[in-house]
Amino acid sequence: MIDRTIQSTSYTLFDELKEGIILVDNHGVICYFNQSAERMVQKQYHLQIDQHILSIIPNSGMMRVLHTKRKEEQKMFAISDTDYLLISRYPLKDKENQIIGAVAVLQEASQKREWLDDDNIQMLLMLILQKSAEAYVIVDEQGLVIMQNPSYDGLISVVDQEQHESVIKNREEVFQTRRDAEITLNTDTLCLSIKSTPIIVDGKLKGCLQIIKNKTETVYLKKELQQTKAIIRGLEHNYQFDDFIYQSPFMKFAIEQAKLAAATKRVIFIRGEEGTGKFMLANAIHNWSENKFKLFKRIHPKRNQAQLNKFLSTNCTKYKGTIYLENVTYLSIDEQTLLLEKLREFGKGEKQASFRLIISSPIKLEKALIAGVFLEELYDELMKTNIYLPPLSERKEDIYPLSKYFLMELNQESDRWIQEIDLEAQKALESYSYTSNALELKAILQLAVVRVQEEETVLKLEHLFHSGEKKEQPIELEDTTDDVDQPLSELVEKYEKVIIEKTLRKLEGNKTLTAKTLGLSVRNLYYKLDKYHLN
Ligand SMILES: Nc1ncnc2c1ncn2[C@@H]1O[C@H](COP(=O)(O)OP(=O)(O)OP(=O)(O)O)[C@@H](O)[C@H]1O
Repeated sequence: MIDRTIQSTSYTLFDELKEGIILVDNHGVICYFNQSAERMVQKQYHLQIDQHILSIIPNSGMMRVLHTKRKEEQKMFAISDTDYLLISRYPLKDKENQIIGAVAVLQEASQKREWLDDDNIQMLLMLILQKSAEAYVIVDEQGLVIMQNPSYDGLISVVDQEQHESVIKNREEVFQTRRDAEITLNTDTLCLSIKSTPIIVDGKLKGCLQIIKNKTETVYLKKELQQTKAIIRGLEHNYQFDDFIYQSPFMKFAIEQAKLAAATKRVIFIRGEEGTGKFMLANAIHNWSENKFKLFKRIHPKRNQAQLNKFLSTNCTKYKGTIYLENVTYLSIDEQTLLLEKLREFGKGEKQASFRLIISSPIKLEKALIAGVFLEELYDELMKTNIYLPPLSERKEDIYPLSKYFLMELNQESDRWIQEIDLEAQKALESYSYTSNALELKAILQLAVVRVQEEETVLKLEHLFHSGEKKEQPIELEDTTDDVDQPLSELVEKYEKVIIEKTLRKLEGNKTLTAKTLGLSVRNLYYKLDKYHLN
């Protein structure tokens, strides 16, 4: 039994406490509760002396404490969906260490800790400001700095004079307007978001709080996300017009033309050197059109001969979606004749068709015409709706943004952080003469990235074009004197295989540069790689 004398003295004291107190005997019967306890639980429970605690609070932990004889401190106890208490429960023992009851001490969860007085709150706030990763500065109404934290010192030291003035102006704007003012600053490596807020006390402007947030990572992650989405779209053949990176008016014109053409049902012919984005454009046209949920099929005359034959011999009405027929000059004259018939047949019923044909060529059709390997009527038919994708040499302003885009892509692939291309490297990339355009640019950057040290964030001239030095080294062939009894064609093929293999190895597997070094088109190289099983 709980000693009555202690009981009466303690109970009087308990009534003065802000904390709630509930006392149960060793059977769990309530023998005391103070007013604070009654008030704290009244929303949900009605405490009563001489009632068993579980009959009042079914999920009470008091019986557990009586049983385990162990104290439980600061346990959360929900008294409604939104309110909860912090409860500490203590077993009460007599001199022989026998359990005589248990006491629960209830605190409102939001109850202020006693040490949290005004002075300490100020100290706490200062501590938070000092330790915060966000940069803060507080200035008075004259613009004089009252306090700034170490993060602010750190961030402000990376901005140049002009940007520093913008930071000050941002505060001045607050003094003039008494409203929040926000700007974004981009340094070489950082993206900073700066926000100033007026401090108004009793209606008077007393100063300004300026917060600088380092958004570099967020901006980078956003870009990375966009990039990843674009890569996925690329993998899924799901390009959109927005995926094209360009600044040049030529490309702008080409994209506008493509959008217009996509809205019609005409056969579209895309002209442009290797790697200018013909496939990407064809795919974007498909995804822009009403056929976007239907199939997009790519046919290469050499690699997909069977599909080509099937397409040329089947009525267009049997197809749904888009067929992208590339390298049209690879078609024999007979195949061209069939294609021409198809185009004419298609022209008659095009309005009803849920099928679109897009044709492309990296080779100028005029050259094939002059060489007599291309039908003039087919040429005329194709040129009716044609879109020209200019090579990088005709749109040098696209090279830098494209390079940055490819760098981001390569960063992702190789877990790097190369954020910039220095001026010398930019100029070199712009003046380089590309044979496979974006494809080659990407390949050059791919090689360059490998040469950039892990901690470096800027791609420099020294990282580019090392292949030139290597190209001068003669490629050693194996001794083939034993092969003299083989036909010449086989020997030539053997040599060709060795040369391709060695060049490819020297250029670290870069197919575009290998093709350039050997004077082959990338397509042709791929064809030979297939042929010699070098993939
Ligand atoms: N303007 C651009 N913006 C972004 N990526 C581009 C752009 N142009 C080309 N690329 C990229 O360059 C690569 C080559 O493009 P694509 O395959 O469409 O060229 P192509 O003209 O069809 O080449 P080929 O004649 O060899 O078939 C692809 O990875 C493509 O995503």
